[in-house]
Amino acid sequence: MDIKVFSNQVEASAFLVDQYKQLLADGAEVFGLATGGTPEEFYKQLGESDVDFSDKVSINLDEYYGLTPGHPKSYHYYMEDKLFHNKPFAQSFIPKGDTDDVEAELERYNGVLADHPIDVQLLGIGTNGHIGFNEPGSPIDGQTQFVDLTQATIEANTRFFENIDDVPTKAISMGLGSIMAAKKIILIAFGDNKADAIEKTVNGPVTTDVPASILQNHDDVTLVLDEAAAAKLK
Ligand SMILES: O=P(O)(O)OC[C@H]1O[C@](O)(CO)[C@@H](O)[C@@H]1O
Repeated sequence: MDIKVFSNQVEASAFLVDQYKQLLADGAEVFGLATGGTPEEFYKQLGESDVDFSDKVSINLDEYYGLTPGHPKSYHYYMEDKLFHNKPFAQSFIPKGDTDDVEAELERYNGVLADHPIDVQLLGIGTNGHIGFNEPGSPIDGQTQFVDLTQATIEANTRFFENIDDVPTKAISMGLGSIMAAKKIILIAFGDNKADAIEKTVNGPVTTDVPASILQNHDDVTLVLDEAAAAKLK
């Protein structure tokens, strides 16, 4: 793994903008995108930059089950609000959280991934090491999944909702196998609450108990960290 450590997320995000400019110059067409608090500064800086995704494809990792695309806490809404409104893609795919046929939606999303192999997948990481919404114990070769969120994830994401009872308990997420199929993976982590997960991701055994540790088996992974998230790395 290539590990880049920056003093803060503003500098880390500026580095990411440069990386994405280079990826575009190198011909990347399909961009796997993430949500959550971590990429917000990066999306803000992308929005202020001159990058142009208007003939590219984006594919998001996951969506809460039960939320409509217009729900202000849905990841559809997040992407529109944080990035797409000023950096549109030619086509953008996000799982449909309000589907009434989950099996058909999983199949549809696997079809999207088969039709558009991801050139670069952006990831955040949960405090428990989850990537996408692949919680500990997720199948290592999994494709798009209907998942139960762990209590740790529900609690971590309560900050985005009015109260814990409003946090969805299920989600539709690309699987670990789908993520590992990306040609290149960039994982970002900021803050001391991510330091344990990052240490286990880099130095721990490859185990589905820490889903991000599977990235050790991918040959093109860059971790973009602030000093707090990198604090437990030796
Ligand atoms: O960036 P945050 O809000 O700490 O969340 C960590 C990860 O967990 C998720 O909320 C679940 O996929 C992601 O959106 C994010 O990458």
